[in-house]
Amino acid sequence: MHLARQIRDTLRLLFAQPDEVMLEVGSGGELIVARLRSVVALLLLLLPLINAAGGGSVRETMIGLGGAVLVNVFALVWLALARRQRRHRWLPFASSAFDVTAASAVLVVLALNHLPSGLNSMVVWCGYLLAIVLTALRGDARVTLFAGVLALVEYIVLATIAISSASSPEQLISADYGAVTLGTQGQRVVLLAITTLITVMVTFRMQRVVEMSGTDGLTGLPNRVWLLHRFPRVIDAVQRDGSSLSLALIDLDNFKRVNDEVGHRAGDRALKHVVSILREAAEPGENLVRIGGQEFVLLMRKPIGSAWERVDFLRRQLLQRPFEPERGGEPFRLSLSAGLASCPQEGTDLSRLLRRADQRLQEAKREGRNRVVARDG
Ligand SMILES: Nc1nc2c(ncn2[C@@H]2O[C@H](COP(=O)(O)OP(=O)(O)OP(=O)(O)O)[C@@H](O)[C@H]2O)c(=O)[nH]1
Repeated sequence: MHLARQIRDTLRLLFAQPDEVMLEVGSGGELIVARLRSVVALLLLLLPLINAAGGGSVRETMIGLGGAVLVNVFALVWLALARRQRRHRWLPFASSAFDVTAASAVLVVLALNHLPSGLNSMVVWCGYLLAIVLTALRGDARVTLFAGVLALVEYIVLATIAISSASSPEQLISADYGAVTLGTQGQRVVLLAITTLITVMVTFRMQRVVEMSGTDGLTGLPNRVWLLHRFPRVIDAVQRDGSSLSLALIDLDNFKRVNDEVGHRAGDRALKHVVSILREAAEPGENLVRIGGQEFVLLMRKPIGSAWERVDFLRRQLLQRPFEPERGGEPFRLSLSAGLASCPQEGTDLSRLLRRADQRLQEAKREGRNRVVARDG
């Protein structure tokens, strides 16, 4: 039962979309892969020319040149897509499928010419391994799994068709490439599976580490790093659909008093208590972030008037549920002050909005705390 649950949880995590910070790192990785692919594609153009210079047939040179030009065109398309600001969720899947299928296509061409060269060529076959390993740069274990399974399926189909199409055993033996046997083909399949498994594990670990860097250890809320990566996407969405976004900078009032009176550990519990209240009251589409000690940011996809009502509601909720430091101890009535800023009216970049919200937060503090300010006084 325990093992089954562990397997289920691991699979759920594996198939979950990576968090925002990882997706951002991954789209940078997609660009690196796209650049590498373009360089390799350019080098591929040299091969048919070298073949021609070495006395190869015109037909072979033309086929090689045609293939290399096609690969270059695709490489440029992937590069243009990876350079675009907008993140396409399907891009890493499509581009890694292209890499795997390009290796298969070259093996098919080789096999059509000479069966053993298609099945025993080590250099081209390593293209599969490269395609699988490079998916780690996309930072999404689902992409790695997809590329690995695709490589396995394509290679098994290719090897099965090639071996069964040989009219005599001699056709599977070559002086340059050796003999094609079920054993060596089986070893290749196992190697592909092992490479996929190891790359999935590396990518998965990377995802967890990056996820931790975007999560606050005490409360489990997203942190400042997460906000910095997430914010440009939120702004994109707001500008695309012409909606409004309000940012609230929330600060707990006189929090030092909690630490001074009941100690730092109780202070930590008080912070968790506040976060659980804010979380319970959160509405779909809102993002609560802990950006500092007792400072939080709340992103709301609504105009500033309704955002003020939301934050004021949270303020009242907090007042109604005092923090009890220990069983029987004197409860602390905690309160919050907040400053709001609206996007796009008051800016579209995070630092500008935070500055605006902070000015209003300071005003709320000056006016006696326990209040929410949405406009300049
Ligand atoms: N226990 C605990 N305390 C924290 C944490 N982060 C920040 N603090 C405390 O929060 C307090 C913040 O104090 P101040 O910046 O003076 O502000 P304040 O007492 O909340 O007063 P105002 O903001 O002016 O209302 C300090 O005592 C910090 O030690 C934390 O993670 N745990």
